[in-house]
Parts: sequence; structure tokens; C-alpha cells
Amino acid sequence: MGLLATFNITENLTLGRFIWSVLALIITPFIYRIVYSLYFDPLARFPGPWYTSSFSSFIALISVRKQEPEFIHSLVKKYGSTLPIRISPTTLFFPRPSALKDIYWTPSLNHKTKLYGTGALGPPHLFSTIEAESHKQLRRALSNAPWTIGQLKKKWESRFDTLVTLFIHKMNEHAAADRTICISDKVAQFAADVMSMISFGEPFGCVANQRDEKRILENWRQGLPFFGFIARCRFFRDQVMNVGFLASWFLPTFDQAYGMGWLMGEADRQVTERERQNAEKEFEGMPDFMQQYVHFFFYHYCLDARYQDNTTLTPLQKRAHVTLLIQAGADTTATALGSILRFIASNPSSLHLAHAEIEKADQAGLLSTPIQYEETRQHLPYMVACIREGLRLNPPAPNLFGRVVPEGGKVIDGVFVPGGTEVTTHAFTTQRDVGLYGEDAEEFKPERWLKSEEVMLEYEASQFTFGMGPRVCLGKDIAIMEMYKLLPEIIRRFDIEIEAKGSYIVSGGVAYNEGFLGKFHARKTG
Ligand code: HEM
Repeated sequence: MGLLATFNITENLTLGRFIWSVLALIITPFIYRIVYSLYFDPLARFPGPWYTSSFSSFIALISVRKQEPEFIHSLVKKYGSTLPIRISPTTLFFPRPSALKDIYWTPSLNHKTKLYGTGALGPPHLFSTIEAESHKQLRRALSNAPWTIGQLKKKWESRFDTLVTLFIHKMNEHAAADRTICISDKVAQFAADVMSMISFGEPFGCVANQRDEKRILENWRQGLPFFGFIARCRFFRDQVMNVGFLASWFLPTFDQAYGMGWLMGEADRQVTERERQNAEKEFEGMPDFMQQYVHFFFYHYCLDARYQDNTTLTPLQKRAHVTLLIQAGADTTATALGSILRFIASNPSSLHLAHAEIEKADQAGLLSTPIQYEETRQHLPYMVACIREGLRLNPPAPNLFGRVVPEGGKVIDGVFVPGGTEVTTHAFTTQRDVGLYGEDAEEFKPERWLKSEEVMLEYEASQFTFGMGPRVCLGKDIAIMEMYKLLPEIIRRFDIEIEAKGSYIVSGGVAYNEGFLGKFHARKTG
């Protein structure tokens, strides 16, 4: 009171003036931000709505509302695809496939944006390594595991077979009981088992027990809106998540009984136990990402990954990478399996052609039980086209995979972009480009992949489903192997009666399928 009286403020300060003053204090920075973003910022000349150009929170909220792909696609329809669109104060979105190579293959653009550095995926690993050179060194160190298709066929395919056989057996049980099942969940459980088998040697048991063990998938999906929000909202990411106790309040912890926290704890237990066993005697268990024993030779993968100077990963890095494989490879491949199956099953002509192709190959004795990767590749071209078309339309990881433009700027897709700008694109949009795929770009038409070798190669070079360049998906061949084996086997064994098509949902830049319900009916096979 004394201070107010000194300045004689109370005499003039009515309640109305007080409220206006407070409002002005709150609104002025917003107005300043909008005016600066739209007229003075180096990115002001690029098209985009005033609200996304001025506030990063807008795209963050769109992501939380699970509308990001549709929103971005609507911006492209409104602003066209010739110029990049400003989707946040610092981010330009490039809609055309022709931008992909410029962004993801240019070495000087290999520095990731802070979208990756939220900590929401646990301790730092390959995927969340932002700086280009550190990423290169780490990726080289981890390259000793069997990531490529040749290695996978030799070392892993027989183990995939065991899981495919179990999956078909379980679906036969559902078919015999005339049970309605959530087909998208069933294939998701298969993908989670594959990834746990690769990470820990043994599957979680989702297929055997017909449930989401340790609620891994459910918990992962529940975390996606938050993951998407903090990655996009600059204030939350840079200010709130930098406060130690707040960050730990939001993020999973090792001691949780289920979900991502349990997974982190399990990675810790498994790595610790394996290192203890190795110190006592040679490993005799099933091969996994941690290590493998083949014909008198030990292959230590993650456990003995080495940098060029021969140092190994830190204990935390080893655990983080075992966790990463499940985070990166379970629900992504699950989405691919669910979406492709739904596309085929709900398009009578595609289903008919896929059945006919498999039956013909079967009758010619070209297919084993279960189908081998190489058999699908060589003898089931229509099935392969369905897989490619499904991935094109429903990419499982449609995130804003941003890169930072280096000092001095860069020309991207014919447009000069100033240094420091975050640039990105989006598989959902580039893979619906009318310029490349034609007016029917949004329709499921596997035939488009079979027009000619030249067209197929042109489309293939424009796919962003698995990323591209030095940071391309490390597990791409694992995911492809799962699709080439499980999907034709399901089509071969069952007729699918759809009860609800469900939907492809994108949350926090990651997609999953919800509510694809139906019945499997066993088919007579030769
Ligand atoms: C259909 C399934 C999958 C899709 C759509 C997918 C998609 C992607 C994409 C788009 C990226 C690159 C992101 C970027 O540019 O930052 C990526 C990276 C990665 N993926 Fe996958 N992925 C799939 C399956 C898998 C599987 C099965 C694994 C595990 C073996 C895996 C492990 C990884 C890893 C470790 C990275 C980080 C690579 C790096 O930064 O060097 N992914 N994935």
C-alpha cells in the first residue's frame, strides 16, 4: 500500500484499467510474436497460416488431437506444393517427393532437430542422437548385427518361421471357435513378439498367450500424444523438460511393472544377466541382438559393439539400444501388417488376385510352409505390390523427421532456405503426391507398382516410409521380412470376414491401427 501510495497509482487505477493493463501485459508479447513472425522473421516470405507461423504450440496441439497428417495434407491443398509451407515459427515443410533427396541425402543436413531430443524415449540412443558425426560413429559401431536381408535369411528366418507357425495355429483356434477377433491387435502382438525375440532371445509370449504382454503396445500408444506434444511445442520441450524433477515426473522409470518403464527395466536385467553369464562361460542360448553363437564363432553384437577407437558402448547405451529396437520396430511393423491386411481384405479385387496368385504358386509347388521370404519376393509379385501400396498409403512412422539447415543456408527442392531453419517432410503427404502417382494417388491400387520396372523404381526411390540417407531405418529388412512371411501366409490360410474396418490413427508422429475386427475362416489349401 505504501509503495502504491508513494506513486499515487491507486487514485487513477480503477478496476477496469487494472484489467486492461494486465490483458495488455499478456497480449503484447503475443502480438509482437505474430507481427515479428509474419513480417520480420527470415522465414516470413514462406506461405503458411499465421497461427502455425507464429506458435509451435499449434502443430503440437494438432498432433495431440491425432490430426497431423490430415492437417498437413490440407495445407498442401491450400498453399500448393511448389513452395515449402511454414508449419511452425522455425520449420518449413516440403510437400514434394523431389525434396526428399535434398534434405536426407545431403551430408551437411544430417543434424537432427530437437524433436528427437526430448528424452521421452529413455536414455539417448542411435535414433535420438542429434549431431551428425556422433550418429555416424555410433551407427558404424552397431553395424555388426545382422541387419541386411542376406544375413537375416541365414541367421533368423527359421526363428521367424516358428512364430509364423504359432500365429497360424492360434488363428486356426479362433477360426474353429468362430470368434470375432481384433485383427489389427493380433498382428501387432506378432510384431511385438518378433522384436522381443530379436532383442532378448525369446518372444514376450504375446502370440502364445494371445494378449499384449506387459501392456507394451497399450502403454506405448498411450504415451504417443505426450511424446508428440513435447517434441513439437518448443516452450514445453526446451523449458519444462529441462527441469530435472519435472522431466522425471513425465517420463517412464525403470521400476514400473508394465509398459515402457518395465521394458527399460527388463533391458537392464537382461543385459546385466547376459554379461554375468558371459564372464562365467560361453553363451549357449538362442541368438539375439545382444549376441550370437554360430559354428564355433561368437558374434557379440550390441554387447560388444565398438567405436573406431575400439571402445565399447557405455552400460547405459547398451541398455538403451536393446530398448530402442522394441520401441522402433514393434508397433511400426504392427501398423504395416494391420494396414496392408485391411487394404487387401476390404478390396475384393485385390483379395481375389492375391488368393489366385498364392494358389497358383502353391499348386506349382513353389511355396514352403510357412512361406519363405525369397518365395514371396520371387513368386508373389502381386502380394509384394500390395505391401508396397499399403506402406505408401499408411506409412507406420509418419513423423516430422526434421533436419537443421547449416550456416549459410541451402537450396532445397529449388528454394533457398536460410541457415538454422528446421526443414522436414512427411511420408503421408509425399506418398500421396498427385504429380507422381496421378489423380488416383489416394486410392489403394497395387497394380500401379506392376506397370513397368522403370515406374516401380521411380516410385521406390520416392518412398519415405523407412526414412532415407545415413539415418535410414536400421530394421527395414526385419520389417520387410515379417511382412513377406506373415501376410501371404494369412491370405493363403484364411478367408477374412470383416466386421469393422477400424482406423489408421497417427498420434505423436507414429501410427497404429484401432478396431479392425473380424473373423478368420480356414481355407482349404493344397
Ligand atoms: C514398418 C516398420 C518400420 C518403419 C515404418 C520404420 C521407420 C523408420 C524411420 C522413418 C526411421 C528414420 C527416422 C529418421 O529419419 O530419423 C527409422 C529409424 C530407425 N529404425 Fe525403423 N521402422 C520400422 C521398423 C523397424 C524395426 C523392425 C527396427 C528394429 C530392428 C527398427 C529400428 C530402427 C532404428 C534403430 C532406427 C534409427 C536409425 C538411425 O538413426 O540410424 N525399425 N525407422
